[in-house]
Amino acid sequence: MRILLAHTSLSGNTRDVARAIHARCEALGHDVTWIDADIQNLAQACPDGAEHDLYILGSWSINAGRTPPEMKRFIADLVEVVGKPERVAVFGTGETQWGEEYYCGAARRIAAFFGTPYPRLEIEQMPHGERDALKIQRWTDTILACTESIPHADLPRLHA
Ligand SMILES: Cc1cc2nc3c(=O)[nH]c(=O)nc-3n(C[C@H](O)[C@H](O)[C@H](O)COP(=O)(O)O)c2cc1C
Repeated sequence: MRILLAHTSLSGNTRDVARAIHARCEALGHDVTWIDADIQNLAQACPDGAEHDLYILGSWSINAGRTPPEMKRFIADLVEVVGKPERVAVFGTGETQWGEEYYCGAARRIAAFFGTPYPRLEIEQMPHGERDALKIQRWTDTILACTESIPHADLPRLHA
């Protein structure tokens, strides 16, 4: 599959999770467009068109569980170009010390915005050890399996 993997990260936690997801997708033979939304916009990253089979979006959370402006801007660009895709999987990092109700609030908000049926992945701060590595790997495998099980009738016909 062609997968778009976009993230925002202030201090590197979300980028670490994104890297692990990226590595797993590539190890399973998928073609991943990697986007650091803090420094790249959609047009720069996808000059030949933004349609992908699966969109994976990852964000840290700011200010009472809100979405950082860089990810908001990226999502606005994405929706303008491809609409609200059905196949959006969301992950995030956060800290429970900001309040349980705000924990990973950006990931929750983004998932709600897209109305995604995929499970969310939430990691406290940075991925720690074998337990989080396994959690990220299992989540990645789950969203890939979900995507492959959705009928592909409306997938873009850009590739075989
Ligand atoms: C100003 C500020 C506000 C934050 N607010 C929240 C919050 O509301 N909810 C949350 O889960 N984490 C919050 N955090 C914690 C970060 O989301 C968390 O440390 C995250 O892992 C940072 O990811 P990054 O290293 O990719 O930037 C906040 C951090 C900062 C600096």
